[in-house]
Amino acid sequence: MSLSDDSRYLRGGPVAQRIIASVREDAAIATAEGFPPKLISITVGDTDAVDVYVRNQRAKAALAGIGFEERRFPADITAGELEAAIHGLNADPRVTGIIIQRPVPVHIPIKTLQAAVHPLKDVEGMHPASIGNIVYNQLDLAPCTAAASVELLKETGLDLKGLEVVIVGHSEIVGKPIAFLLMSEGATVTVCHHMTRSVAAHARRADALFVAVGKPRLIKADMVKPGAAVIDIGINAEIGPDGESRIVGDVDAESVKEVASWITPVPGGVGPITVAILLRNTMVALSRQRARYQATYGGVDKLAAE
Ligand SMILES: NC(=O)C1=CN([C@@H]2O[C@H](COP(=O)(O)OP(=O)(O)OC[C@H]3O[C@@H](n4cnc5c(N)ncnc54)[C@H](OP(=O)(O)O)[C@@H]3O)[C@@H](O)[C@H]2O)C=CC1
Ligand SMILES: Nc1nc(=O)c2c([nH]1)NC[C@@H]1CN(c3ccc(C(=O)N[C@@H](CCC(=O)O)C(=O)O)cc3)C=[N+]21
Repeated sequence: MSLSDDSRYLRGGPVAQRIIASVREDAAIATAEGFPPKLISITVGDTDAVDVYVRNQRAKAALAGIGFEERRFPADITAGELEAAIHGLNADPRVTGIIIQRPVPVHIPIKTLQAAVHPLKDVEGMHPASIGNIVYNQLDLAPCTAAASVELLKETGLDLKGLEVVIVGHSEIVGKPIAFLLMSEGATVTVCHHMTRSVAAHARRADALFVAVGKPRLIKADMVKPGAAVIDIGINAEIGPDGESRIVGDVDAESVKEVASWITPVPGGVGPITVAILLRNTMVALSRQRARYQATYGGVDKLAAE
């Protein structure tokens, strides 16, 4: 079966387009009302997966009518200098959203940076004060990749209640938030990581398998239950047989697609939806800022008019 007509591929493009079309309408209205959205991306050092992400953020933000700027910092910058830069962006009323690209160099504690972003401008929900929302089933601004992965699983039409889900990878930005989002939907969730005794034994039980590790072809056909849905989140750059650089996921798609009922392609699966949800989150953050502005200054306008 050819890749293009195989219905087992869960494609992210159409879902992303739907989300971006709606964001575009919201952004146009907000801009006309005097609140133009503007997202700032902070990159420290150089990582392939970040480059791909930022390139697509820039392109899709332009499409959606959201202002976008990348601030790149060298890998040897200090945590203090970065915090100062973030405080500057917090104080700038033209900036409505801030995303800190991960990973950052090891000498910089990521949690300190995440905590430096004003919670109202935190478009990934990663501030320590925001991340807890998903524990309380408040899901309107969740980490983008986690939300994107769950969105793609829903495209299968599977009933998430009681579904046996296994997640491989437990990072703060992907694996852990996916677990919370799926628990909110009633799924039964197992989370594997590098200390798990047998990832294969767990993975083989899964009706839905999420993989976010960063290792090409980690998941092979014999680790997948026949009929399962496989959501491949990995973004790895490697040199293909033609000598050109290409992007591959964490799943050996060639073999796994013979066993699974659904599989997400890489590229073209979770990635495009992640970008779309980042833009949607940017609008959610903006509307929270507007609500705060109204609550603080709305009465002043009213008084002045009286
Ligand atoms: N498509 C998208 O939108 C996105 C894609 N990504 C991609 O997803 C991948 C993961 O990203 P991220 O979560 O940030 O990465 P991290 O490196 O932060 O986390 C990787 C996770 O994999 C676990 N792990 C490592 N080796 C194994 C193994 N052999 N078996 C089981 N678990 C293992 C680690 O466990 P431990 O901590 O215990 O070592 C860790 O929890 C990357 O390829 C990244 O580029 C990331 C974000 C968005
Ligand atoms: N704070 C933070 N949040 C993240 O969510 C985050 C991060 N840091 N660091 C890097 C990883 C990686 N990541 C990607 C998202 C979309 C694509 C994407 O658009 N992928 C297209 C690629 C298409 C192309 O090749 O241009 C696709 O898969 O089809 C790629 C990678 C988010 N990450």
